[in-house]
Amino acid sequence: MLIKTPPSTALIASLETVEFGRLLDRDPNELQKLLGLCVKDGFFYLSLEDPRISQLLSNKNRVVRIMEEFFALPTEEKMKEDRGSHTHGYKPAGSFSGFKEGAKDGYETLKVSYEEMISKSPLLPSRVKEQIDLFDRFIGSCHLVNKTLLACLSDVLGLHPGSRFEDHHRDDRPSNTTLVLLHYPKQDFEAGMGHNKHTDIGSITLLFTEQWGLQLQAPQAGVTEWSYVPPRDGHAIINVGDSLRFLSEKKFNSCLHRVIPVANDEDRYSIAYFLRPENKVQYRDTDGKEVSAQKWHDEKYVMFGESHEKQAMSAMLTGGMERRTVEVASS
Ligand SMILES: O=C(O)CCC(=O)C(=O)O
Ligand SMILES: [Fe+2]
Repeated sequence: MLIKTPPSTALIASLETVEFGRLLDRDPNELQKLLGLCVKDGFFYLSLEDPRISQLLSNKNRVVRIMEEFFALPTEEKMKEDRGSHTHGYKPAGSFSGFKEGAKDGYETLKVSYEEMISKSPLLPSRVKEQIDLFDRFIGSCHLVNKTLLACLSDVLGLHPGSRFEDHHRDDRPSNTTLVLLHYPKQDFEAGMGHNKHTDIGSITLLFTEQWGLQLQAPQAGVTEWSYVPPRDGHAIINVGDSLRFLSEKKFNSCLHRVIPVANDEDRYSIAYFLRPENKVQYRDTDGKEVSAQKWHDEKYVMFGESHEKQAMSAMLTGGMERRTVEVASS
């Protein structure tokens, strides 16, 4: 596939890289680097070239082929998988606000939750059931990567049992952890579609994308310009979400990000694995209010659907990071 690039005048983000293999070995320098990047911007590349995890990338390529087939189905077929849920099944394009004032979003998704995969639920999307071993292995590896990152962060911070990050993400407790397959059909982005600016709801997002379009604002740069994140073979993009930021008592940062596909004659595909805390976990949100992970998740999804005007009145969509950019810029 010919990968379209942004215009030569566009800003390009230069993100650092953490090597997953070194984290598995608990290399002290790599652990410090991981911590530093979570504290700084909470957005970086993760190299997955270690043989112990190489299966993840080959399975990812197989999942991309399946999602291309799924999203090419007629709308009525896809709507059979719509469960009116933000954690399970299909979401058509246009249900949220897009990146441009007054316009809707331009992406559809298929979601496969960790819980339903583990229990091999009959409610799983039929395409997933047809390839259950592949999805089981793929979700298992994504889960392992994100849990490893959590364990490394707990180690390097010297957190004690009971208050380690993994203690808020036990595998046998209900959570909104889910795999999301995203498709941005060819769109006239001048009309404003894409994916509106936000920080992620959960703890750690593992993102795979072979195409340009993802943009971010680095929180400490004191600027509000958007820069494109280059896709990089053999790597995933990691981003710290609101929940881990709150659980770290805001020691960690998140980056505000959005998606504007760069070519209006090309479909864009991406895959995100959202590790989220147990639903009952409590933390203090952007405004210092005590809230459960479940409530933060549900309310933030409601906010994704609100008008831009309403979104601008709250720090929820931006996880407080936009406000922070303004503070830094004016201090
Ligand atoms: O499609 C992408 O590259 C990113 C999607 C994203 O930011 C999200 O779903 O939270
Ligand atoms: Fe996101």
